[in-house]
Amino acid sequence: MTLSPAAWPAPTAAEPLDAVVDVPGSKSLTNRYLVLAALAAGPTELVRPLHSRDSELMVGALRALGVSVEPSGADGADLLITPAPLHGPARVDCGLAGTVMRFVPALAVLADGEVHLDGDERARERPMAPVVEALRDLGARIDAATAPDGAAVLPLTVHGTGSLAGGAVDVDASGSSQFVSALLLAAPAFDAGIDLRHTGATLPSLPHIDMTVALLRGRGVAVEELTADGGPAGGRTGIAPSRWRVHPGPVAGGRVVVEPDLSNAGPFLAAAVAAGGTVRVPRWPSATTQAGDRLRDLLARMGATVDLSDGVLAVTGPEDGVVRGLDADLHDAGELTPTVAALCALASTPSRLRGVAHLRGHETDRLAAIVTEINRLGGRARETDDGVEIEPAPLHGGKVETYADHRMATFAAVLGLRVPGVEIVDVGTTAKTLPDFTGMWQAMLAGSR
Ligand SMILES: O=C(O)C1=C[C@@H](OP(=O)(O)O)[C@@H](O)[C@H](O)C1
Ligand SMILES: C=C(OP(=O)(O)O)C(=O)O
Repeated sequence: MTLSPAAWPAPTAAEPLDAVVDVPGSKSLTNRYLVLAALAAGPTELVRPLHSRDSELMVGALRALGVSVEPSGADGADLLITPAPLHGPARVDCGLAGTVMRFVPALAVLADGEVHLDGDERARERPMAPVVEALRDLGARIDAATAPDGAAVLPLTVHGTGSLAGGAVDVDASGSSQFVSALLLAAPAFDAGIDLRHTGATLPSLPHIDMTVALLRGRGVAVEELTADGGPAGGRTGIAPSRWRVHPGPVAGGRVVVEPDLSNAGPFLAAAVAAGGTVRVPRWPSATTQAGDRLRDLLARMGATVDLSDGVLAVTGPEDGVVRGLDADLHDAGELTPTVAALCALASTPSRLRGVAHLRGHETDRLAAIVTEINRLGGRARETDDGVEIEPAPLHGGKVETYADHRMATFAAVLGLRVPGVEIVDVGTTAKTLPDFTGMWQAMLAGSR
């Protein structure tokens, strides 16, 4: 018989917090910089990258394709990436990382040889078809497993030839913005670049696509953001793009400093809202494409005082200790939903989180997970077509399931600050993006004494 690991007793906050939390590098930035470094004309030095399961899986993928990735910097915590012609045969473990399973196939088509990709059991259920079909439309040969509905899923084998024709392609990215980011990131190395049109009814996580565009431009790649009919969009136009043109050309290497992961700052900032007191996060960027920057507005709307001065974000919980419910469309920032939902479950008025139907394809079906776990603790939550509704109710302790989802573990930790007796099953799942989560959480609480 296999015994599951003991559940972690989530600490309650005995008094208001007073802590500084230094948050590690952004997952989304780290894994994008790694992909671009693999395609670059020269070496790239990544300063303060994330070191976690998702980033290690991306490093493993690059190494499998022939790229050198070595520790660098005074403490060996930076990374030096030296590109080389990509080649197979290679086997790539995607774990449960959306960025690895979506971004690496677009790189693998540029490798000479076969590249096999697989991941965790749940990774085989996460949507993949739009990126596989687009790559096939652009000239790639890919054998993929199929889901019961016939859609391509992991595992898959890319039969790389060392190049890809590229050109115009239609993609339905309503299931994940990562389909678009994957294709745009590799596109400067496609013979004709890419002219990608999103055809779906909705497009989630647009800031993550903006991040892709910004990073490509930062590496010297020409990218146009357009409306469906080819008019200008993005940037100062204020019009959301639905079509992107990436011109073929060299990708520059160089030195880049990775911003802290603002979404991972979320549970710590939410802790100040739940427990009272102040949590400060240094190195908060004054301008960023990270969706996590929306926390400033969201937490303020829930009753917090939010101050960004001299690069430090300070969040102070409501003076009266009362968390306000929230009605918010989180379509652009879906990865914040579990953190925000935890605060909603502690709020004094009802909440509605909307625009996040695509969370059903995340690490787990997050809408089902959030509702099940709030209700398990005596709360009142229900699923809607595109989100969750949460009503005020007194919560009690219990064993919270995490479903291999790092953000469900941090969700439970936020609840545990105010609800005695919360235990978190498999808290180690936080290693996906934040390996020392429990240490950081305890240090935050100790900082308050
Ligand atoms: O490109 C990225 O780095 C990400 C895009 C988003 O994915 P979806 O568009 O699938 O939500 C986000 O939720 C995920 O955590 C990271
Ligand atoms: C959705 C997430 O991850 P992934 O990159 O695996 O899609 C997330 O981190 O919230």
